[in-house]
Amino acid sequence: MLGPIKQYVLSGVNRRYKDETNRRIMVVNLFAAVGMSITFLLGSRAFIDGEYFLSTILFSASVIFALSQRLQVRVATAKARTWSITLLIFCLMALTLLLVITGGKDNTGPLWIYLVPPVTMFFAGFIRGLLALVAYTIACTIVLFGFNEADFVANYSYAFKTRLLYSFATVTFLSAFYEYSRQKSYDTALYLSEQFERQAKHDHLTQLLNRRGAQQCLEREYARMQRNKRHFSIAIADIDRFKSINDSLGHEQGDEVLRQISNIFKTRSRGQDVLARWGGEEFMFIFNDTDEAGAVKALEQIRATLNNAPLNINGNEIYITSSFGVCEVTPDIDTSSAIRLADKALYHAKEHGRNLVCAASTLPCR
Ligand SMILES: Nc1nc2c(ncn2[C@@H]2O[C@H](COP(=O)(O)OP(=O)(O)OP(=O)(O)O)[C@@H](O)[C@H]2O)c(=O)[nH]1
Repeated sequence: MLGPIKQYVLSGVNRRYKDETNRRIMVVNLFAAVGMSITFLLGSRAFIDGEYFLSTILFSASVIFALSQRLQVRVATAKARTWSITLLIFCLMALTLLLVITGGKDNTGPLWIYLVPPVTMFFAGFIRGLLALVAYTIACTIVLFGFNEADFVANYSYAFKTRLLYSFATVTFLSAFYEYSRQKSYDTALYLSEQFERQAKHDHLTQLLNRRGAQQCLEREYARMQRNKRHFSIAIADIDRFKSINDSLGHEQGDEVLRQISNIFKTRSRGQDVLARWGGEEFMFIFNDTDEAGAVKALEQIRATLNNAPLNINGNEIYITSSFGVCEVTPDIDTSSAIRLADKALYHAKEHGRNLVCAASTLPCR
């Protein structure tokens, strides 16, 4: 029993949409179902009582509620969802306005107008909801006070009409305030989660991607390589004799060295290449669409730039070098093997004097 209900409520929901959009889709489904059932039941009753005009209106509303729900499910686009919501709000407003005009059963029709502010605010959002509600309030005021003598408008006392509008304005204000706070809290939560997401993937010292961020990039690149068969290369850079820099200048200046080196690496890399802080004084380069020879060429330029550009640490010029190990990722060499081989090549570069770029394919034994 619960299965089909759940299926109905979730129809149109998509994991790719934002949470807010999915919540709206579910509420539209629920609201359309409730609106459709109530108007259908009331329409049937009006029909049995011989009130054919009222029953026609109620049946039409029932059909519009059903159509708006189908629209958002069948045509799964943002435009269709906006149309679906507009149709629902318009139908609700028209129906309740008609109840104010006719008075409904024993002049109780106006009671339904209190449904309008919360529903409109939730579906249309703060600004559009407020505009729609102002237009609706004006329409209600005209209906209540503009046709005092007209036969087609139900007869309400002056006190009832003014209190109806005052209380409606109060509910509108509260609904608007609630929607405004809800939207603000949602925006704040979204901002915070984006910040957390960013922090989880970035290194706070250099602002580069951290190991986790780099690993996600590697997975993406590997999947892309399997799709389009274009290889990419991974390089690991390790600052030479960094321990002695820390020992002589202190840890804080050591951090500044890392920051300046990361800037040099970044500015010397192509826009599409990825640079990450792989660990303490180790950096990773991901050269997409690049074979090992291409990566070696790019790294030679980066190495030479660092070698020739003095860093300015606390007013002193110091020269720092780095060693690099590089390996191409191919269908035969997956990412973790490539990282292991790039590490081996880096070790080889360190052993052979440092300030070198060493390719994994040139290692004596891999
Ligand atoms: N200031 C600073 N130092 C770090 C950071 N992460 C790692 N280190 C230091 O980097 C140094 C790395 O030293 P080693 O691994 O011995 O290597 P090295 O001195 O660079 O020598 P080679 O790699 O052989 O050229 C260690 O002293 C670490 O404490 C960091 O975030 N900031």
